[in-house]
Parts: sequence; structure tokens; C-alpha cells
Amino acid sequence: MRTIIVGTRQSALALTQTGQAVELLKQLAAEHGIECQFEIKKIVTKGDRILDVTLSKVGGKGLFVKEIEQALVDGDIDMAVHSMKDMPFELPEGLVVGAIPKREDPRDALITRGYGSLQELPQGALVGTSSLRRASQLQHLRPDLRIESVRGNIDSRLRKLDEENFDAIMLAAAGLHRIGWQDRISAYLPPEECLPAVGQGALCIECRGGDAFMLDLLGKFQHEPTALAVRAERAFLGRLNGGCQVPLGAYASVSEEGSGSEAPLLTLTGMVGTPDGVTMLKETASGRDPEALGELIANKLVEQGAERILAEVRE
Ligand SMILES: NCc1[nH]cc(CCC(=O)O)c1CC(=O)O
Repeated sequence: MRTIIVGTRQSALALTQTGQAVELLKQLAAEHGIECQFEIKKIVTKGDRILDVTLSKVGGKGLFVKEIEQALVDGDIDMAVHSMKDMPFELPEGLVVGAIPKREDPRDALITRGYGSLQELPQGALVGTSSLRRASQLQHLRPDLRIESVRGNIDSRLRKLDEENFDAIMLAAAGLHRIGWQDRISAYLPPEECLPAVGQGALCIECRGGDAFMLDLLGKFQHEPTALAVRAERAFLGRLNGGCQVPLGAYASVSEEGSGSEAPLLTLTGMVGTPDGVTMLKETASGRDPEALGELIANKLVEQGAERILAEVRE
């Protein structure tokens, strides 16, 4: 019987989403008569040790993923469950995306000190977020808000809302849902108001490309509509070189089922904005080829000056 070693970070979210994915995989294995058992192995990443420094200054979000990937390459673990939005554009040699399971809620959530919506926040309220994407869209909607960086895992950010002077903080709804803290959410921001990060709410199950047993099992975990949407969003990201922390968002979903040999129709919206929210470039289009659609939206934004905005932010 195959023992599958699953590597995970030690944050509440990582442990929870890894545990949930393993439970679903156990069910799928049982349904398909695949004999295996799972063992969870905790790994401390560099990103976890330097949470107090702004991530973009120390090498971007790939930090959380890199050491887990090394353990996969080395054969110390057999699979890993990542948040799709933390995945760098390119995977290391020898590793593949084994499955993209069904997406959780892709929206951003506002957690406030007693206010029911973004509109209800008082004039000049202090909002905590270290995401340039969230800052840009918040300032676009509410130029009066003051935005300050707040770093750390979900649990420490919520603690900072309670202990420091923030009127609200913004987090991904998916993470809060997964760890069972949906009660803390004051309001959801629809994609029309605040486009999520590329891949937000989706998971990425990574394994070795040569591990046929793993690939067979993970294939049963794949959710095709989510995978197509994520491919379109990541093609957009890749065309804009959005690997590091930049004020860029995208959201795709299947807007019409495929029929016969025809692929489903995807609708993708992408945005690039200045961190002050004054300039906000946004485009929407539909298509059946996810990569072509992602590149189309990126090209439309490039025509309007997206690369200039991104270059200024990277400096
Ligand atoms: N950047 C950190 C991160 N990576 C994944 C999630 C959870 C949401 C998801 O799975 O997309 C979060 C927290 C957040 O942004 O609130």
C-alpha cells in the first residue's frame, strides 16, 4: 500500500486546507479502489520566519512555496497543497500541477470594527492591507480611506484589527471560510468592486511529474471549470510578468457550458491600477481558449499603459 507524504506549512490556513484536501482524497481513493494512506509532514518555510518584513522586499510570495517544492523535488514529500494565488508563474523542473480542485469563494472580505459595509466606514477610516491590489481598488472606491500595511498570517492580522487602531482589514473570504472564521466577515466585495488576486480561492495540488500513482489519484480531484478559469487568470498574470507583488487582479469563470466538442465559454476580467487608485485599467472579454483570453485582456491593458504602471510600482 502506497504511503503518500503530504508537505505543509504550519500556519492555521495551510494545516486546515491540507487536512481538508487529504480527507477528500481519501474519499476519492476509496471510491475508485485506490489503496493508499496519507502522512502529513510540517515544514517551516523562510517566508514563515520573516513575516514581519514586507514580503515583496524579501523575494515575493514564491518564498512560501519554494521550500515545499524543494522537499517535493528531493522526494521527502509526495504532494503539497498550496493556495493557487501564492504560486509563482513557473514551476521547478520535474514538478507539475496534479490537480486544481473546486474553487472556494474568490471574493475579498472586509472585517471591520462594527461597520456593515465599505460604504459605512467613516470618513478617513484606517484600513489594514499590505496588498497593492486591494489598496488600489479601495482607494479607487473610497479615496478618503487611509491604508496601512498589515502583515502576518490570517490569525495575527485579525489580532491586529482587535489590538491596533484599524477600523477594518481586508482578507480573502476563502481563507476565512476554510478555517471556519466566516463569522468575522462584515461584508463581501463583489468582483465588480474589487477584483480578486489571480487564483484567489483556488488550491493547487503539486506533485512530481514522474509520479504516475499520484497523477492518477489527483486527476480525480481536478475540477475542470476551476482549472480553466485559473489558466486564463494565470495567462493574464504571465503576460504582464506579475510574479511579484503588483496592483493587478483578475477573475474568470465559466459563463456558458461547452457542448459536444466545444469547450466552455470563459469570461475574464483583468485590472491593473496605480496604488493610489487614481488610474484603474479594467477590461472584460469572453473566449473558449483560456491562454488566448488571458493574453487578450493583458494586451488590451498594455495598450492603455499597464506596463508603465507596473514598472513604476516595481521600482
Ligand atoms: N496572501 C496570503 C494568502 N494566500 C492565500 C490566502 C487565502 C485565500 C486563498 O486561498 O486564495 C491568503 C490570505 C489572504 O489573502 O487573505
